[in-house]
Amino acid sequence: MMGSGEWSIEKRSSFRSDSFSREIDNVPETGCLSIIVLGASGDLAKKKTFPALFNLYRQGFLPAEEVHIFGYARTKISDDELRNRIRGFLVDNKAASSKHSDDVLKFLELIKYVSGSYDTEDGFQKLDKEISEHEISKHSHEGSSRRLFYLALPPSVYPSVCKMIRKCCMNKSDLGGWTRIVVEKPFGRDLESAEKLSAQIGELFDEPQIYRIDHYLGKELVQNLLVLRFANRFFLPLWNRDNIDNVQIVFREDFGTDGRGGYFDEYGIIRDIIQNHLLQVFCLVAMEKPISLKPEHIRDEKVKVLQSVLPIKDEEVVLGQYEGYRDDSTVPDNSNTPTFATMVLRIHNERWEGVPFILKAGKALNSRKAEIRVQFKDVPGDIFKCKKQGRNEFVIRLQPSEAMYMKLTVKQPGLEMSTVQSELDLSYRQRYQGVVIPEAYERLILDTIRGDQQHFVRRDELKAAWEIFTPILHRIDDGEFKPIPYQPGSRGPVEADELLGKSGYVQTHGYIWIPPTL
Ligand SMILES: NC(=O)C1=CN([C@@H]2O[C@H](COP(=O)(O)OP(=O)(O)OC[C@H]3O[C@@H](n4cnc5c(N)ncnc54)[C@H](OP(=O)(O)O)[C@@H]3O)[C@@H](O)[C@H]2O)C=CC1
Ligand SMILES: O=C1O[C@H](COP(=O)(O)O)[C@@H](O)[C@H](O)[C@H]1O
Repeated sequence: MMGSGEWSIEKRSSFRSDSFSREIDNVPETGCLSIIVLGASGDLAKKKTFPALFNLYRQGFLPAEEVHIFGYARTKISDDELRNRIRGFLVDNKAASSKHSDDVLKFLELIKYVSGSYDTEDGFQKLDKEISEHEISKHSHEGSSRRLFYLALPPSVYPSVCKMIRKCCMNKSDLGGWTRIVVEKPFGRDLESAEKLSAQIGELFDEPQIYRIDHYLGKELVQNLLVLRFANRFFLPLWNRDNIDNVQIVFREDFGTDGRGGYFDEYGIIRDIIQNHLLQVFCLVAMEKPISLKPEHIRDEKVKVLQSVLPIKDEEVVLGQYEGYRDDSTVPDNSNTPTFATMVLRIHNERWEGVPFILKAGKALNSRKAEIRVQFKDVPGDIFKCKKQGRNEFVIRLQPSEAMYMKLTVKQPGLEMSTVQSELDLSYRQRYQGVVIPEAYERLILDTIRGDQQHFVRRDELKAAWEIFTPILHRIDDGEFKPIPYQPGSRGPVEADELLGKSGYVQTHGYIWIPPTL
């Protein structure tokens, strides 16, 4: 670091190696591609799915000669009405340029809307007809076209929608083309319902056709976890119970349920964030090294670590509900749904026995961030008496301002021999200036087109995930476990910080990492 907060950035060539790029067996396909967004009138479609498709289009991944996009939902609107609904979400930092608005117009022209129900054939037959007409117009040979169905819908309609796709909209024969479906989380409400849903969908589609999306797996720093852990000698010998005292995986939002109270109240923070997003991050932090980067090898390791998680203990759970949550008219006055949870997962294996993994997620807190915090044990026989300043911590900031930094003890610069906490800092905005980090959905949708399931959740992985949380979820649903009220804009219930302390986390006093500015 240079004086007055300036950072010196070494300009080095990229170290990206082609051999890392894709270790999958799929050969890239070309030919007519239809992307069908079901639930096109909804929140996710407008905020995430269409903007991600637009970004892929803008970067040349969805060439207009090959691609057509269909929106499908019950709402009766025209093509133009759908286009107008999503137009405002297709802006980014390049919005000012006329090239960008030109791209927006051309992209919107690719979109067609079909209205129909989710459980009767006529709407899906109409959809199939539209897709087929598009395929014919692109001179696609029957069977060689690709059809990607993105279910931006509540899981309750997945079975009927999948049945209709299977019955009316499949790629006609297998001549190099495919039909794939993308399903959103939460996939089920508990072990039983998720297994039922998996069985229903499994009867209609083979596992390689099903992409269970968890958008945290598309975040840059989540994708970096395997590289970090297994491509760096630094970490290999330290990543275990001998050196690591505790691990925190934290998600905080500084806003409440914001108009999604009806949806949220049915699920709660554990089903909304912890059982999927945080647990996926947990897998990547805790799993053993896969034998290769093939999706099945990675997912095998994730399943193993999930199956090694011990039952969650009551005394290692703190639930909260922010004050004012029930003011939402769509939330029942007596709702027992947690908007905050801290819970400790313990892994029964050789690497992690005794190390608490503290998963914390909350809405309406004092900040918005997601991070992984790996705290190391104290140095034995400390001759500098610096324990009180803090322990070594390795922090991976997933968002905002992607970064990883290592908190460590150094000599305080100057004549005295005293110690101080400092950091080794890799802040992406400084180190990778000018590099645009893709949105998670953008990356994952591209994977579905390429047939790469590495960053998607496999059926047995999902089952293992629900096995961990179902007992506690049932007790919350039955009102046996009550959330503690907390002030919006706070850190959540104080009991959660107490649990953190009991689990072994030692706060560094008088030190806070300030992201460097350019
Ligand atoms: N919104 C978000 O930020 C995120 C959402 N998700 C997941 O994505 C999926 C879609 O979410 P989101 O877009 O917010 O959901 P919405 O509530 O906006 O629903 C999407 C569309 O589905 C149709 N729909 C809504 N409720 C029902 C119902 N009970 N029965 C049949 N159709 C219904 C509506 O279309 P119409 O009436 O026109 O048919 C609606 O426009 C969900 O599984 C959600 O958990 C995941 C991550 C983030
Ligand atoms: O899946 C969900 O994620 C968002 C948070 O996503 P992020 O990428 O902004 O961290 C959360 O707000 C929402 O409740 C949940 O359904």
